[in-house]
Parts: sequence; C-alpha cells; structure tokens
Amino acid sequence: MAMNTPVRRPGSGLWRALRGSRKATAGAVILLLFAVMAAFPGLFTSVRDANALDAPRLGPSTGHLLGTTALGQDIWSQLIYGTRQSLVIALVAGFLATVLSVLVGVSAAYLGGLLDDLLSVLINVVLVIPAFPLIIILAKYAGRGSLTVMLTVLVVTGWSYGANQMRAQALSLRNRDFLEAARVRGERRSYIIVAEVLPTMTSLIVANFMGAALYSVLSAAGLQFLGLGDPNSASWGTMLYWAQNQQALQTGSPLWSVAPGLCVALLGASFALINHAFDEIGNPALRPVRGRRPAPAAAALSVASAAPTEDSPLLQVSGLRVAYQGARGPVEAVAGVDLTVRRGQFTAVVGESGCGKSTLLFAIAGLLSAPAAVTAGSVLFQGSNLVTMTEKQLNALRWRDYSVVMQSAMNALNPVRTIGAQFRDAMRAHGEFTTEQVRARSVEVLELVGIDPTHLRSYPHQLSGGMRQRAMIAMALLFTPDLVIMDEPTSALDVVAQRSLMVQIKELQQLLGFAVLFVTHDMSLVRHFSDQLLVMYAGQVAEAGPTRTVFDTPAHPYSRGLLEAFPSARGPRIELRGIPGSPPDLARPPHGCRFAPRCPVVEEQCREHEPELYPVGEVRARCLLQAPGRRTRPLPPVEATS
Ligand SMILES: Nc1ncnc2c1ncn2[C@@H]1O[C@H](COP(=O)(O)OP(=O)(O)OP(=O)(O)O)[C@@H](O)[C@H]1O
Repeated sequence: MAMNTPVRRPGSGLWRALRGSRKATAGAVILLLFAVMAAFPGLFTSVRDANALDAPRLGPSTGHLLGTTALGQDIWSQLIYGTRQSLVIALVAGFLATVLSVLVGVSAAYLGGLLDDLLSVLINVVLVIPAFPLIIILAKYAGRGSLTVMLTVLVVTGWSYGANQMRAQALSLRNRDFLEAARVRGERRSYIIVAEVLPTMTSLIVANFMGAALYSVLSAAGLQFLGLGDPNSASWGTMLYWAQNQQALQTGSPLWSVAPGLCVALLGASFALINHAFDEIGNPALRPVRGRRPAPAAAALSVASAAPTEDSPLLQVSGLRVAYQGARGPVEAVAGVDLTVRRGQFTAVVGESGCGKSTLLFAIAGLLSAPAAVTAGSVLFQGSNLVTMTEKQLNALRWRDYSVVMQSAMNALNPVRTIGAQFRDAMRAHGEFTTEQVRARSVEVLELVGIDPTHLRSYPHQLSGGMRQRAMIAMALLFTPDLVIMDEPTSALDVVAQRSLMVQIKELQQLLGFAVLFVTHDMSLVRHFSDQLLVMYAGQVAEAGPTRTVFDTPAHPYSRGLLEAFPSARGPRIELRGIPGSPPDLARPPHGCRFAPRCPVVEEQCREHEPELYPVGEVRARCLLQAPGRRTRPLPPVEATS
C-alpha cells in the first residue's frame, strides 16, 4: 500500500490557524457587525418604519444621518433594514450552492465511471456559460420579485465552480491510505464519504461557501439594481435601483447611492477575506512565506564559481552546512558535508531516518525553503555555485541540466491532469516546443521507462504505484539531464517493484550516461547499483567510498551496524543485530564522536574528541579508531554480505 503524506484533518489546528489569520479576523468582524445589524436593527436606528416619510432630499443631519431619499425616506434606516435581506440571500444561496457543489463534485470523483463523465460534462457546460447574462434571463422569465426565484437563480448559476474544485480534491484523496484502509475494513461507501472524505475537505468546503456567498451577494445586488428584484423590498440592491431611478448622483443625494454600494462591497469583502484565509490554510503554497529561498550565509557566498575543465567533477559539494531555524535555536541537519559526483556515476546516500539525507539533497537541488537555509559551503554543479544562484537562474538549470525525482509520485503528480499534460507543462516551462515536438518527446521518454505511450492520456490514479514512479522518472528525463537526483523513489513500492525500478534506473543511466544521486535508508537496495556510497550519521558523513569496499570492509562501526541490520539473500545465516538506541537530537549533538553513545567499540577518547574523516584505504571514515597516528583497526568483514 502506498505511503502518502498525511491529509489535514479538521480540528483544533484549523481553528488555531484561523485565529492567527488577520484576513479571517477582519472578515469575521465585518460579518459579525452586519449580522448584529440584521438581527437587531433597533440597536442602530430609532426609526421603526424605513418607509416613513419626511421632507425629500434632505442632507445629512442628526435627525437623518445620511439624509433622505427623493420620497423623504431616511437613508440610514433603509440601509439598516436592508441588511437582513442581503445577508439572508448571501447565506442561504451560498449554503445551497455549496451543498450542490459537494454532492455533485464528491459523487463524481468517488463513484467514478460513467457518472463521473456525465457530471463532469454538466459541470463544464455550466462553467462555460457566462453567468451574469444567464442570471438576468432566468430572473426575467422565472418571475420578477420573488425571493425564492432569486435564490433559485443564484444557486443554479453558482454551484459549478465549487463542484469542479470538490471533484479535484476528492480525486486526489481517493487513493489515500486511510480511505483504502476504510474500504478494507468493510465500511460502507456512503459512510466513507461522510465520515472519511468530507471531514478532510472542511477548509475547502468552507472556502467554497464563502466564495458562493460572495457571488450571491454581488449578483443579487446587481439583479435588484437592474430592477429584477422586488422594488418594494428592503435591500441594498433595491436602494441602488431607486437611487439610480431617481438620479440620486445628479440631484445632490450621492449618499443614497454610495451608502448601499459601500455596504455591498463591505459584505462582499468580508466573505472574500474569510474565503482567502481558508484557501491559505488548505493550500500552504498560497501562504505568503518570507524568505522562501533563504539568502545564503556570507560564508557560502565567499565560495566562487570555478570554470569547469574536461575532467572536473559534475558535482562538487564542499563543507556544506544546512540549519533549520527552530524555536529552540538552529538545528544543523547537514554539518559540513563534502561530496564529489563524476559524470555517469551512481552515488547513493544512506543512513537512518533523520540523519539529514533529504536535507542534503534539497540543499544540492536548490529546493530548500524556510526555515531551512544553507549556512556555509558550496555546491558546484558544472562549475557554477548553485548556493549563490537566484531562483530564476536555478529554474533555468533545473530539469534541463539536473532533475529531481521525489519520494512519492502520487504526491508529485497532479491528480486532475493527465500524464501528457504534465509532460507538456514541464517541457514548455523550459522553451518553445510545438505540439508535435512535445508529443514525440513524451512518447519517447515513456517508452524508455517501459510504459505504453497511450498512458499519456491517463490520469495518475489510473496507473499503478510503480508506473507512476516510472512516469516521474520519464518526466525527469525529458531533457536528458546530466544529473538525476532521487529521494527514496522506491520507498512506496513493494520489493519486487523496487527491484525492477532499480534495474530500470541503472539501465537508463548506462544508456543515457547521466549521473545519479540516490537517497535511501535501505543499504541493500543500492548494493548492486551504486558506484560510491556516502553513509550519513547525525548530519555528517560517517563513511564514504566505493560501494563494494564499504560493503566488504566497513571502516566505521555505524556502516557495519547498518549492514548487520538487513539480511543477505546469499551467504551464511547470521543473527540480525541492528544498532541499539537512536540518532541524537541534532539541536544538541553529543560531545566528541556523534556515534559514541551507540558505538559497540567506543573508547574514552571518542567522547572527548570530535573525529575527522580519515583516509582508510579507498574509503574515508569519521572514526577516531581509524585516525592516523592512533590505533588503526579495520573492522572485520561483515559475514552476512560476503
Ligand atoms: N522543518 C524542520 N524543522 C526543524 N528541523 C527539521 C525540519 N525538517 C527536518 N529537520 C531536522 O533535520 C534532520 C534531518 O532531516 P531529514 O529529513 O533531512 O532526514 P532524512 O535522513 O532524510 O530522514 P528520512 O529518511 O526520514 O527522510 C531531522 O532529524 C530533524 O532534526
């Protein structure tokens, strides 16, 4: 079963996020004020009848705060009494349109098949019809004046946009592990939709309600202004209609027009603000993140780019340090890593969870986002320092010269776009290509990874996990880059699919000649595929060297511990031991050797002195037992892998 990133469940987190949002607070305050006005108009005006007459066209005074209309009605009172109808239209039409959106969108996505096709066509047809002319026609022929007709018209024209969003969201949820688990548990379909799917869509549903309410308040005011509502009703739109009818602006009564217009705008703004706040909570990509690509530290900037020569390495990482700024101070997840990758070389980075592998990869790919930042060191790729590049410069290189394959293809592929459309986007982001060129290249790379090109028309959920990951690899090869960076691309697959994908990556690498930087916590996976191995522990390189040598004669007790933690398919049976304890808290790494608290061969000196990377034959190991001038004691070969 595929492991996917967790889905936001509603709960205290959602409300905490809302309380912290200035947009949501401002919107809620305005909405609350209008709600109080609608419920208790007597608190705001002493006039009991908004149609009571006084002298016409009076200016603002203490008796008539905003003056009077052409008939002599008090404008302020009309405004207060008009709040109720405008708010009721917004809330009722918004609610009904949202219910319809959820029903259609979620049913289409979850039930699939012919029903999905039919409902999708319906949604798209309603979406492309220009809404306002349709509203005018419907309102005119359905009968002018009735509030029920107005509400019906607003709901009929206002549900389709939301339904499209609901369908997309439900589609992306459909294959999530927790829904799969609910199906396996034998839960009924309707129960899964109500109890499992809908709660995860809370923020989207509320955002949609706010959007539909905004649409209703503006459309209702527009219809009433055009005279398609009840001209005797108390509402802001009707006030606008009469003000326009009696030429308020031209006859010296501007407040008659401006005041209801302002109220419509304010109520609309309150819905828009809350809507946007929910959008930001549901979609973190919308949040304004300052320092999304953090400025590199001065130490990093000081490393100049070097002109590449014939035999200079493809990638040269030197003294790289990356820290996450947390509430308890910085957490150094990458603490001075050196790494060299040559053209066509397969380099594997291994280590336990939390030792800094992914952070290292993200730093190399220029994909770090706040609170992580490179604090020192350089990443020379083809001679240019990626650390000091701007986002624009990185974008020009990324995908053309180096590409990145993420851990879970289900999350990296857009669930509502076909594979072909996503390939096309990736190509067109890097140059001008005709439709034929895009198609030809897409077919070519899909065939390279062994997927039938007809799947260019498939959506991600129509492919198996292995096929999705292969499609991601095909996308990474669109421009035949020199380096492909892979972050545990096989972790969501079963062992058979894992092995077949690894074989395929190796074959492609040999065919096309690109280098691979591959992160995994499973050493056995890369044994037969990688040329060099980088064993990471607590943000540092524990051991680095040719894969074969590290497997045969590990020079660091941690490498040895990792090797002893998995069984060998061949060779004698041995007891699997693993490594006792867990990696240290990187906010407070231990003094001396970071591995000392777990090391089976620890000595007193290890707790006092921090080891460097010492050369041991073909490899380098960060172990004081291997330090020149100290005791050199190669660890015995690991039986299980011999
Ligand atoms: N957002 C964050 N804020 C603070 N610290 C973080 C954050 N993300 C990661 N870290 C720290 O960085 C360390 C390294 O994390 P990283 O994800 O790079 O490890 P990893 O080896 O790739 O683990 P895994 O195999 O589980 O992905 C973690 O142990 C944690 O202390």
